[in-house]
Amino acid sequence: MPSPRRNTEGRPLSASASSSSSSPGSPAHGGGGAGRFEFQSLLSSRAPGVDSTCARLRASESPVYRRGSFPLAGTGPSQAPPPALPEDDRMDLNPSFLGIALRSLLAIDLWLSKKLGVCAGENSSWGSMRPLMKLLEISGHGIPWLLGTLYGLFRSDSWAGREVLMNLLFALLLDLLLVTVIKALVRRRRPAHNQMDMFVTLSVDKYSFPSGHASRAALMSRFILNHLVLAIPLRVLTVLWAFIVGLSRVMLGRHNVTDVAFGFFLGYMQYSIVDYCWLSPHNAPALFVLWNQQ
Ligand SMILES: CC(C)=CCC/C(C)=C/CC/C(C)=C/CC/C(C)=C/COP(=O)(O)O
Repeated sequence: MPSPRRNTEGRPLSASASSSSSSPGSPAHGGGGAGRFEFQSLLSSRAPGVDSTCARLRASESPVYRRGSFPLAGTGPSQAPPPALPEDDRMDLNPSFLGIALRSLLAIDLWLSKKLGVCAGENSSWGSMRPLMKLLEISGHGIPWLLGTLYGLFRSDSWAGREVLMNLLFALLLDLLLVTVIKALVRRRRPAHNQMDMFVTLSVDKYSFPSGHASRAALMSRFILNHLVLAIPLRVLTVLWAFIVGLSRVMLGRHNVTDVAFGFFLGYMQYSIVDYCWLSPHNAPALFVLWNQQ
């Protein structure tokens, strides 16, 4: 028996809500027309006499409202309006300059991300590039980087090498921690056109802000540029790799553009933290004790 359609909170939708929410561009769909509705919500929340239910429903597209508890069922014209929102929630729809700017940015973000998600499925316009994008996904995944660093650390026979690799491990763990905490706090859903077929994920990876791959790529490339003496072409390749990993996240439909942009910013800043707290046998001898005993 087919399971009933559900709203964003996982509650079953009524027949009317179900049919209206499944069309692309509808508020509950979160797909093609999501950006359009973000703009409409501005207009509808301004116009006198406009049904406030619509404004609230459209606001549910925002990452914050998706977490909210109001149901999408019962929003059809023939049904009773949902209970009024608390004062705080209604204030969010006030057309302040900042509110309009943020909503417009969000709308552009959703629209652009949908446009760029050309490898989101096998049938997408660039669907044949999907295997290449997935290869890039693995190249920026946490597991290969962590395992490679641990392997290097235990095989390294120089103090300088161990020090760099110990800090690389610290950088990777710091990145995992910060991305996990931010994802859990922000809880922005991945784009509706994403297929959740990612290689090994944590539970917070159902959320998209910020992109863990983008932050790791920015962090790793800054780390490599600062600690590995590379020829110019390899340095250019390193930066290019980070950029392409970020772009591939949007092309695969895993992320919106702002998730990746913030991920890059976060990774860049994380390197500054790692550099500031640089671990060495002098300031963190306990971490190097394993090799001291050999
Ligand atoms: C090996 C050591 C020292 C610790 C292991 C720590 C640990 C819990 C590693 C998990 C690695 C892992 C599964 C990372 C997830 C990477 C991922 C899928 C991120 C999502 O990226 P995004 O770009 O889609 O946000």
